[in-house]
Amino acid sequence: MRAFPILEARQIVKELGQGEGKVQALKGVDLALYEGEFTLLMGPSGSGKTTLLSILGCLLTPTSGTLTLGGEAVVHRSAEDLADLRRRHLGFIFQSYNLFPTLSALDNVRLGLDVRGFPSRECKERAAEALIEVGLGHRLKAYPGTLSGGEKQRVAIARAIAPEPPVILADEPTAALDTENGHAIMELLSCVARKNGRAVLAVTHDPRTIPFADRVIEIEDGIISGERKKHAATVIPARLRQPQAAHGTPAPYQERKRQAHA
Ligand SMILES: Nc1ncnc2c1ncn2[C@@H]1O[C@H](COP(=O)(O)OP(=O)(O)OP(=O)(O)O)[C@@H](O)[C@H]1O
Repeated sequence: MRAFPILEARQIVKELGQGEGKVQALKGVDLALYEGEFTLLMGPSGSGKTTLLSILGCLLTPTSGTLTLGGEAVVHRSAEDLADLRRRHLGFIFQSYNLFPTLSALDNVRLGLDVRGFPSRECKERAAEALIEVGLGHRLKAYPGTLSGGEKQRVAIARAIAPEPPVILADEPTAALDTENGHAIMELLSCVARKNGRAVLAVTHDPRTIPFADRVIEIEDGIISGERKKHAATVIPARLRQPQAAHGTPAPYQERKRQAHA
């Protein structure tokens, strides 16, 4: 049986625009994300993917419906509360990477930890650890301008996972990449979900990415129109495997650090 969902949206309705131009972009969406699962959200242009992702990311308030994140109700919160929820529960990955060009890969990742209030030394250690995790241990000091598209997206993934949020939301993470790099990024996101028990949701148009996902949710005209689940296990590359706690659940950062220094 599945665990409790980390994120759960129920009967989400969202109206956008005003007057004659008003549209119901979402018409009663139910969606739950579970730890350890990589889920794709697919649908035609204008079906409501971006609107739904924005609501799940606490960036847009639904017209009606409920959203819970880590057991906390999200709707009817102040802007500061929402920012706090985002910082504690969510990591974001964008199509265009959104890296600071004047900062090294390490500092791009470190900045996201700084703003969350992690102690300075821990920021550096965590940032380096996250970059190693995404296969960029050899490019810590590289600037975005010297990185390939795939490498930039890996830095963005490292930035999203470094604070260890339970939920990661990705908006078209492979849209700017060629097929090979796109597949590598999807494989990495699948590993990110499985390895540390995170829930990863990616919006994509690309059907070639389906084999990498545990679930595919289809949205059409503001309604969830279907869901497919995969049963075959994805193989996690050795370099991405990590020690697990004795009881089988992933060791959190502090515990991994303690084990490393023991
Ligand atoms: N600010 C807005 N005002 C009015 N209608 C809007 C607004 N933003 C989006 N819409 C409409 O809401 C619907 C859902 O849009 P949304 O951007 O969520 O779709 P999408 O599936 O992400 O599309 P795409 O794949 O093209 O990015 C569409 O009909 C769109 O035209």
